[in-house]
Amino acid sequence: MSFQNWSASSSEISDLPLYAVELWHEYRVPIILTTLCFLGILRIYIHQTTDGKSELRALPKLYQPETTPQPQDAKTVSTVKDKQETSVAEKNDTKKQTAANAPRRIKGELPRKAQGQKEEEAKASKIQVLIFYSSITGNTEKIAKDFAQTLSASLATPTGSSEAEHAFLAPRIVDLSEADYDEYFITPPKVLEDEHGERSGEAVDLFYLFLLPSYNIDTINDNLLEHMQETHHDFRIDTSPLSSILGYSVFGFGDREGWPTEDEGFCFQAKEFDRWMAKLTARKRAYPLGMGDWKREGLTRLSEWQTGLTEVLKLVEQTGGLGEGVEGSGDPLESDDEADADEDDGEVVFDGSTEPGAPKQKSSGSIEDVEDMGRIMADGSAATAPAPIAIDFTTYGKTTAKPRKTQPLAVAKEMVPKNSPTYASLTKQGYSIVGSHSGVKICRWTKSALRGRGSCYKYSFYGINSHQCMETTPSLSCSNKCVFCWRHGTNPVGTSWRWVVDPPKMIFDGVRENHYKKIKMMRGVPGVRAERFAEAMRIRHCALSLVGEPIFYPHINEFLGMLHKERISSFLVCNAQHPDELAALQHVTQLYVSIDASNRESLKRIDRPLHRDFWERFQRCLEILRERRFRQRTVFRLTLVKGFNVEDEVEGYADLVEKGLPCFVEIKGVTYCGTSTSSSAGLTMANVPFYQEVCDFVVALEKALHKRGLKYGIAAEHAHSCCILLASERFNVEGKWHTVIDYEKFFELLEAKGPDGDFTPEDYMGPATPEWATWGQGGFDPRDQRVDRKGKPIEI
Ligand SMILES: Cc1cc2nc3c(=O)[nH]c(=O)nc-3n(C[C@H](O)[C@H](O)[C@H](O)COP(=O)(O)O)c2cc1C
Ligand code: SF4
Repeated sequence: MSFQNWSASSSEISDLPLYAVELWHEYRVPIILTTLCFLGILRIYIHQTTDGKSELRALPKLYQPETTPQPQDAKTVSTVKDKQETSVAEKNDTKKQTAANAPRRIKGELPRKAQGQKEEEAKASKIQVLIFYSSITGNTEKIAKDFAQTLSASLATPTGSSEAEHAFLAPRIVDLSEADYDEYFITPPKVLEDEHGERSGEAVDLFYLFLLPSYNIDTINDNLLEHMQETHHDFRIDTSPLSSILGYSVFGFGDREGWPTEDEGFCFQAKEFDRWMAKLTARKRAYPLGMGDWKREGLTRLSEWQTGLTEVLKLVEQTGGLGEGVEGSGDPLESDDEADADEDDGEVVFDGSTEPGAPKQKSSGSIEDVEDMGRIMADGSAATAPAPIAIDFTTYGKTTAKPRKTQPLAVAKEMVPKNSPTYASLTKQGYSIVGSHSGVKICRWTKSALRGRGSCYKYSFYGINSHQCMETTPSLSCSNKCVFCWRHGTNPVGTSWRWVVDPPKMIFDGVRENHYKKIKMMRGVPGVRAERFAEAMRIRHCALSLVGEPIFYPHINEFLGMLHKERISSFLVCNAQHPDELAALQHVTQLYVSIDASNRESLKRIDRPLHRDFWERFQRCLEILRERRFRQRTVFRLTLVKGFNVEDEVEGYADLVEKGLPCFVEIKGVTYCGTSTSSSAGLTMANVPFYQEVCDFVVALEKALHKRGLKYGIAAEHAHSCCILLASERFNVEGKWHTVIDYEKFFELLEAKGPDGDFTPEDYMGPATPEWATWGQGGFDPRDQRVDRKGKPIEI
């Protein structure tokens, strides 16, 4: 190009902007419209296949969200990535990754899957139960083979859920001496294999069972335990590589001849296995650890374990998960978690955190036994325990005008409506509210007995298995506001029934269902004994003494009839304020009245009754009890509160015993609840008597009774709960106390003679009180192990 040419074209170029402007003015409308159309088409193309959340089909790099893991998650993510095998695995791993990034939240429940997801997965996978065993002398190998067959048969029974039917593959047994540990305990197979190890590619969920003898010599068990430990601690591997399995359970075999107790090594390796599996599976204990002596009851225990386990497996089949569990479920080690805010048989236990919503204070757990109190007082923890705030109850009006019995109420209200603060508070404290006025709760002794840590005094005195006992009330309302009742801040009160009345059948079915539900929630808790768990699924006793006044409920007799029909014994505690209802009460297995003071002033100060004629009502109840003493097993229950109803009252109590002539007198030291209401009533730890003080009182009372010519003696004691039993000599046969009840005889008599039938307490008197429960022996169940508040064994 020449310079000339260049200049010419240069002048043309200098005119270009002008030309372009002219062009723009002339064609701007079609240009803008065309550009907008183009951009619109481009946008539709980009988004046509995305829902806004998933990856864009076009320009992925530009719009893809950041997925690079944070440095602290690198290990988790790489571990997870290594293990990706199938699309199912990828889905799980993404979940894990999200969980790892999120703050850790510890909940009192077993992890559960969302409902839709459960059903989805239950349909998607087959369930393969693997039965691992080890065997040196051959017993367990044989047992495992038989066990696999019977389990297979019981799992084949349809559950009724058509979608999940036949989800179980035939259980497979795995000899631990031949198993590849890495395969089963680091990267469990996620696809189906045949006997030759060939993989079909079909997705499978695993459930691990272990039949494990213990050996105190070096065996394959030790190798596997070591492998489990190493796996858990290996920083390259997820600490819980078995968390993808559905659940696990262990059954141990041992020999009591050589290793009589667990402390001496009975089934010690099964216990260790159970612990390591809890860690490797991230708390997936599906059923309590079972144990059995192969020479004695081993096979019976195994069969019970299998029955309970089958139920859990069917639950897993239907829901894809292990269901709800109480706090501590699945934990590797036992803790003292039953020492939470729990009452003992409707009575008071130290509790510093009953305030709704208050975080649980470690230092203010309940006192499991009275001996603890001295230490707590000494270390001053009582003084620092936060006092709960009484709840404002809205279930009854503020008016003090009492509706007359005959006066019809316009509209009866519910005693505890679902939307009331009362309901919220009671359910938070662990009560299940049934209907609108009944409650049920697992008492701490039931939990304790399930874990072999001791039963309540009623086992020692009357032969009641705490783990088979249901504590309930058909009336959460009461007509007293006792200073030591730890619930009176949270319970409706009233002098007469003015609420909606629920039918007895509805209450009975509801409390039973909720009781079993709560027991089932204990099955993953470490230390729960498989045989007691199995027994607990049959309620044999009912303590009508939770809170409130059971005889307040207008259909109490029908309710009792339902209990008895199911051969559930009834221990009913009433507050001696409802003589008419007491007079109309039919047979119960044992009938209590609370005797909280020996005179009018003291009773008023302690029980703070709502009835103005409380003393007359009290006296009338004693008369009724006296009349009934040859038809009902009558009991006076004294709760000693130092500074309130102990000092100088021995003679007064002896007078009351003379008046009512009960079959038994139970004397119990109060335990302190630490509520603001009890504090305002002047109650402190100083009002809690030591066991020795209770003993001194009982000795003095016995003497005072003898002075009056009354034939009573100290029959039994349960030092653990600060309780002593005085019994009428009617229950002393040839120098031996017979305080235990023959429950079967009671039901036979009831069936033969009816609820108003003429039979006496002696007619269902049981065998002699066990030696260990008699006065001077302490009364702790020798089958169990006493523990301190931290769950450490205590030598007795
Ligand atoms: C060498 C040996 C050591 C044992 N050590 C214990 C033990 O420490 N604790 C226990 O409860 N049982 C112990 N036992 C009993 C076994 O656990 C029990 O006999 C079991 O049924 C054996 O099962 P197997 O025949 O499948 O090997 C031991 C047995 C043997 C032979
Ligand atoms: S009688 Fe039953 S409810 Fe009462 S403390 Fe004992 S086990 Fe618990």
